[in-house]
Amino acid sequence: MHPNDPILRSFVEVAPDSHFPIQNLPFGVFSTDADRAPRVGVAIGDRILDLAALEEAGLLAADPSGGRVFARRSLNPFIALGRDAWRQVRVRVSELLRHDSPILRDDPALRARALVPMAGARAHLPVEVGDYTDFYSSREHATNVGSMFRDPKNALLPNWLHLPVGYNGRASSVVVSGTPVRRPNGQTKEPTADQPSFGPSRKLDIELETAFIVGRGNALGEPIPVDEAEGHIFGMVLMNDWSARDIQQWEYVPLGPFNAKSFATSISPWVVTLDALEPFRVPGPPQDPEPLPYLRQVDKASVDLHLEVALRPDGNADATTVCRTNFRHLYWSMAQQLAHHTISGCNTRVGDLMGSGTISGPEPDSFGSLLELTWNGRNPLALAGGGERSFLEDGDEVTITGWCQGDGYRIGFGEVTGRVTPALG
Ligand SMILES: O=C(O)/C=C/C(=O)CC(=O)CC(=O)O
Ligand SMILES: [Ca+2]
Ligand SMILES: [Mg+2]
Repeated sequence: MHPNDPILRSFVEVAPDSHFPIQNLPFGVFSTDADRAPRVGVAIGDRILDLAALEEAGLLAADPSGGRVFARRSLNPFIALGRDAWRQVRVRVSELLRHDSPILRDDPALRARALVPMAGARAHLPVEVGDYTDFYSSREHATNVGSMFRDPKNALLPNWLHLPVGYNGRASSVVVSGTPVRRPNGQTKEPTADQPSFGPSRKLDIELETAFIVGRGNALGEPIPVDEAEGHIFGMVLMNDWSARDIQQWEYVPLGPFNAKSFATSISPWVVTLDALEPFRVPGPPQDPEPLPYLRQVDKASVDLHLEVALRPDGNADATTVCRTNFRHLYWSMAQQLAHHTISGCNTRVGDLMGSGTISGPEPDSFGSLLELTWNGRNPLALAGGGERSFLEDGDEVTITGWCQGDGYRIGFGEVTGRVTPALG
């Protein structure tokens, strides 16, 4: 049976609104108090299936040459085995978790070892990120920021409809969900001030993004054709590209963001494979003007993926959902981003992280940053339990979640969360 078949069910109980039914099987890296060594697992309901334990028990062999790829601190060695191995492992894990498969179900000792409660586990960064690139592929986001930072009459710059604009970010500050985010200090200049000043950012913001993880790199000098690009993608995560708008606005000319976006980029711990997302593929928005031939994509370019952002101030019991949007609004696709990234001959490697760019939709409550939601602080958001926000305050916790809705089940990403801590004094 195909691992995406909606009729599959597991002997592990999975709530209907769980992000991790047997049809998903996302990969991540975790550890526990009982075993502090980070290792590879798959999320199933509210459990983690420990792939290192299965490998050790001789029930799972991903590497044909016998190497251990799951008792490792990142997914990179497993991903490097290639797409056939990813698919074989997904099929095997699906078989082992099925309600009618006795191997694991009827072995209490193995179950106790290999099925770990997610609530008691620690999530680690799932991949070793060699390079991190961030795109700028939402037309609504680019139009909103262009209007605020530059000229509302020419909000989209002349290149925008012809290529997926991007910049090379910092891989060193990519962190896993749950890592606290320290408010950055930096240089800013108010438009009315004569001189720049130094201090904590006063316009700390989020960026709702997804990112894809490169599963097969390309050699230097050998671009990836757009119609082969998805074969180079292992899977997707949620991403919060924390941004200091006041630092950004002063520093970004002409080379783009530098300190404003290099202090933290948070990603969700579970990597959802493109295979699991297959039933939710949809066409992207129409592209006019038609892109140059190297960017023309014929397949369904997008994913029907609901995305939400919630903000919870320190001490508040309730979070406020400040944004509801969908990945399918994104103008440039992942395949187009990767084809464009490599068209110069630039090489990519296993574990490289490629951010979508902030995902904004057409409605005012579907904008993917506070900059847009509050229109640069002019229209603060009302929060549940009182108070309002223009930009983030110390102690605020921001959580992004996302899922594809199937008939009676969800292929979800879990969440990426982070709490703001005060700047260094
Ligand atoms: O329009 C600008 O000057 C910059 C906008 C951004 O903040 C871009 C960015 O980080 C890419 C994105 O997330 O869309
Ligand atoms: Ca960004
Ligand atoms: Mg960042």
